[in-house]
Amino acid sequence: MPSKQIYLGVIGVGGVGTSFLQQLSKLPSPPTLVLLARSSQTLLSPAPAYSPAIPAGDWQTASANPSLTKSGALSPSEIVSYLSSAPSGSRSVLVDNTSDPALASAYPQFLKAGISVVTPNKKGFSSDLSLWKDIFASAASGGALVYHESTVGAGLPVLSTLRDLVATGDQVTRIEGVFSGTLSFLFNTFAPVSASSEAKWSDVVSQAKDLGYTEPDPRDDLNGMDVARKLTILARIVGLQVQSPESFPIESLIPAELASLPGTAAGIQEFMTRLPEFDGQMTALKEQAEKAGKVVRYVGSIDVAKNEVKVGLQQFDKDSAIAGLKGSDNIISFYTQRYGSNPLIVQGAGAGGEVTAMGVLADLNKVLERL
Ligand SMILES: NC(=O)C1=CN([C@@H]2O[C@H](COP(=O)(O)OP(=O)(O)OC[C@H]3O[C@@H](n4cnc5c(N)ncnc54)[C@H](OP(=O)(O)O)[C@@H]3O)[C@@H](O)[C@H]2O)C=CC1
Ligand SMILES: N[C@@H](CC=O)C(=O)O
Ligand code: NA
Repeated sequence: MPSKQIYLGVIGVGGVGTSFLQQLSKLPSPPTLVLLARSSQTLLSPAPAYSPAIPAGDWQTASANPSLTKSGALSPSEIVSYLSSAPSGSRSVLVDNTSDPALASAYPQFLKAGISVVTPNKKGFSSDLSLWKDIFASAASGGALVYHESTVGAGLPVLSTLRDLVATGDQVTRIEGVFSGTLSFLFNTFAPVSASSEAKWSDVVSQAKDLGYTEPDPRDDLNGMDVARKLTILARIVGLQVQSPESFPIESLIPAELASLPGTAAGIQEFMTRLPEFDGQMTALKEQAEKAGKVVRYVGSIDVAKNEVKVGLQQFDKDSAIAGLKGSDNIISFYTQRYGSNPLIVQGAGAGGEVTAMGVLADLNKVLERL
């Protein structure tokens, strides 16, 4: 653990953020939590002393503490300014547990100011290639660290594995598998291999949302964009210059009639209310696969030599590893020169607050060790 004083700002107290705060509070020597924010409220340890620290267990206990400064939402620049004014000799870390693109596009500001960033938010790493480059260049120039393991496969060691393969000089030729916890759960429940299921597609979507597997807007899972973002991140780590997740075709499972609903809370609500009208479309896809003795699953792949990324539905034999996945499991196969025809495989839960927070906290521990 570090000898330097480390100050921590945490943004987001939803499914992942809540589990993260609980896990953080159980660390033997946690960093000092000085900023905790949700969409419209911020708690701060009064500067310049940065004391008292915010109790880490949960938002309710923290927000009831009368010694903390309370305000509305702060802009990213205000958060940078607060965290970078920490006493000299100390370091600061931002943990972003939101899916906010505006906060993600401010990571370069944080990193240039020497504030390390740890996050499960995919937006910074899977939007324009220029932001990806800016993030890593800013980390280098600010002497800060950036870790984002939970952006792919939640807490599963996917990015660390891929970075190790690349850093040790292996040639990654292909990456393929199931990259969405939500879509894995949906198809494993709606079209299981072992028994027939009467479950309605829309009911299983509601279940996935209630279990905390979906993105804050579940349409980001159903439209394939979440998988496309993950593949964009993996492709960039192997060195492909993917400009954005829109650079390749993405198969959407959103009924055309619901495609133009607004991206607001009311839009999400209307989408969930009207989805049952379209259950027949997904039942038809399932029955088509059944007639061929197969099951349908949502998969992705990267062919490195061909510079080709694919995201969409595919039919699988019932005895295949992908067809037999359970729950929200992801399975990610890395084909490389060293591993030959038997890929290195990472498999396990790919969504959910606890497993995602574990990936975030493990990243934070790495930052604490390395700062
Ligand atoms: N859920 C999962 O299984 C996984 C999630 N992730 C990623 O983790 C992140 C969080 O997901 P999850 O916890 O499920 O999402 P939730 O919707 O449950 O929580 C989001 C949190 O972020 C807060 N928030 C949103 N925008 C802002 C903002 N601009 N400023 C401050 N706070 C903000 C919300 O505030 P408020 O409480 O006020 O609404 C809420 O507390 C996402 O990026 C997601 O992609 C990654 C892997 C797996
Ligand atoms: N919504 C995502 C969460 C993890 O990234 C998924 O279902 O995989
Ligand atoms: Na991961």
